[in-house]
Amino acid sequence: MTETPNPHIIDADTLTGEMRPIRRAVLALGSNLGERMTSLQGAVDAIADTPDVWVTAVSPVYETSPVDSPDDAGNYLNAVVLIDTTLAASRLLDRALAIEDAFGRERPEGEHHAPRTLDVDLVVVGDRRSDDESLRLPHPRAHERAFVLQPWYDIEPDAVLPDAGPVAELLAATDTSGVTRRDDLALEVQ
Ligand SMILES: Nc1ncnc2c1ncn2[C@@H]1O[C@H](COP(=O)(O)OP(=O)(O)OP(=O)(O)O)[C@@H](O)[C@H]1O
Ligand SMILES: Nc1nc2c(c(=O)[nH]1)N=C(CO)CN2
Repeated sequence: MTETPNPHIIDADTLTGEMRPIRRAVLALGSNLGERMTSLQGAVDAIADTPDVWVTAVSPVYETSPVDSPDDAGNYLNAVVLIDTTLAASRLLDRALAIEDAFGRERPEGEHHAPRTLDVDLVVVGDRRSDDESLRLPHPRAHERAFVLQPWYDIEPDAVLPDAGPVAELLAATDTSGVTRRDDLALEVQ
């Protein structure tokens, strides 16, 4: 059955300028190609430089074994960034893809989880849910990814992943053996 839009409910993504609510969002960063730390720091800087986006926390950096990747894929560096934003989720995705491109991200056709200089995934954007292939929210694989859950837990121990549960519980149920904190590395927010 198709749903009839309720004229009394405002779709926040259609609001403009100062009418838009502030949403909290969780972004997951990853790099397993090139100067990995340079790409992650560049991503944090570019996110912080984005109009209508405010970085509220940046996680420690983790060295992680590649999951569900080609055999020759190298280790990733992963981190999580928390932001407040008035951008609609679709605009935030545009920005994430543009930042990936700026750091030399290539998208080889037909290669699943190919090595990449930079990956910026939207894990959660406020209470926005989407099944659209171009923007799935919450991210459909975040609940089982130790390389997302561990850094997220570090900076928000009481976080809850919508439709999945408390991050602490998801993390406890996840294999974290390939995930090592790199205390010799740190991301900075200007
Ligand atoms: N929550 C999301 N965050 C980022 N991209 C998303 C999201 N949902 C859907 N996409 C779409 O996925 C497309 C491919 O993204 P990408 O190549 O980075 O996937 P991946 O990182 O290899 O896989 P995974 O989604 O498992 O992390 C993007 O062009 C984007 O439109
Ligand atoms: N350890 C690790 N493995 C991955 C990662 C990642 O960021 N870290 N990203 C993937 C596709 O987004 C696939 N596999």
